[in-house]
Amino acid sequence: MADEQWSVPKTVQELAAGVNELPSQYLLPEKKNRHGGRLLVAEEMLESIPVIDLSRLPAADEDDKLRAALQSWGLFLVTNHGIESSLMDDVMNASKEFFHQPLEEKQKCSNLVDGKHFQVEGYGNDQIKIQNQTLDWSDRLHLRVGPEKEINLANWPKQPESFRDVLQEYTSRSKRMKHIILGAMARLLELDEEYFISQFSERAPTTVRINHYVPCPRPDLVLGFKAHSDDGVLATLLVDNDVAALQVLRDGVWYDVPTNPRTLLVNVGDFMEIMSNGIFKSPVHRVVANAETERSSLAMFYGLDTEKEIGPAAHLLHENQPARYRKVKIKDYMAGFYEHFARGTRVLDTMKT
Ligand SMILES: O=C(O)CCC(=O)C(=O)O
Ligand SMILES: [Fe+2]
Repeated sequence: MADEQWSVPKTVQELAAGVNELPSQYLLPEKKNRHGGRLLVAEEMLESIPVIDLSRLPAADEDDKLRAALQSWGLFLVTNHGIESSLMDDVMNASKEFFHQPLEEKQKCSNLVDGKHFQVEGYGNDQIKIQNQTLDWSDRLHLRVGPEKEINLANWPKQPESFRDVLQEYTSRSKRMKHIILGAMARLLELDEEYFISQFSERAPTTVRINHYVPCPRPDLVLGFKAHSDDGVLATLLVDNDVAALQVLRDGVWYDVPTNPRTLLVNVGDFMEIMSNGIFKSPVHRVVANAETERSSLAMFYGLDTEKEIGPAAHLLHENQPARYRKVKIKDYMAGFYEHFARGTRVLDTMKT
C-alpha cells in the first residue's frame, strides 16, 4: 500500500485551476494511451449502438435489436424509459451545481474520513490501491441510494438544496425502468421473466457515481476514466452534453459511444455476464479527456447482496454449453474488484472456468 502523501491526491478541479504541467500520477504509460498507433482516437463504427424504445418491448423487432445489443456491444441506448426529461435535467443540474461549489463545501462530504482514511462513499478521488496507480482526470461523488434503510444521509451533500430530493426521485423512477429491462433480458434467454429481478434481495445495494470531468490541457496524455467494466447486474448512465467522451471496447477496438442528455445508456454489468453464462457481455469502457468542454455523468449501479452467491443460470447450461464462470460470492468478487479496477484489469476474468 502506498504512503500517505501519495494516497491523498488533490481533486482534479484544484489541479486544473493551478498547474501548468500535469502531475505524473495522471500520465498514462505510453503503451496504454496508444491504440493501433493512434492516440486515444476511436475507430469508425461499422454497426451503430442500438436505440431501444422501451415502450415497444416485447415487439419482435425491438426484441431482436435488444438481443443483438446485449450480445455484441453489451450496451444500448433507451428512449421512452418513463423518466421525465425535466427530472433528468434537474438531477444533472443539481449534480453540476454540487461540483461548482467551493472546495470547502464539497469536502463536507469527503470520501476521506479525518482527511486520510478512504471510504467508497463521498466526494473525491479513487482509492489508491497500488503503487504508481494512474489516476483519472475526473472527480467523483459516490453515494448509496438504496435500499432506503441503508442510505446514510450524513454522506450526502446538503447543497445545492434540491440535490437530495431530485436524486431520490430519480432513483425511484429508475427502478421501474430497471425492472422492465431485466424482465426483457430474462425473456430473451427463455428464463422465467422474474429470474433476474428475483436475485435482488431487500439488502441489494443501489449506488450512484457522479463523475465530473474537468477540461484538460493535454487530453492526449490522460484518461477521464480508466478502462473498466461495471460491477453489478446493470448500470445506467445519464450525461449532461453530447461531447464525444465515452468509448467502448469491442473485439480489441475502441469505438465512441454516441451519448446525449435525454437518452439513457444501459450497460450490462459483470454479474449479468456471469448469470447469463457470457451470452450478455459486460463491456469494457473508458472516458477520454477533453481540452475545452466540462462534462458530467451520473451512473447508477444495481448491485446484489454481498452474502449472495451467483453463477450461470442452470437453465442455460447443457452438454454443449458448459458453465463459463464458476459460482462466486458477491463479497469475494467485491474483495478483488477495486484492486483490479486500479490496475485496469478485470476481476471477472479470474472467475472464468
Ligand atoms: O462518464 C461516463 O461516460 C462513464 C462513467 C462510467 O463508466 C462509470 O461511472 O462507471
Ligand atoms: Fe463504467
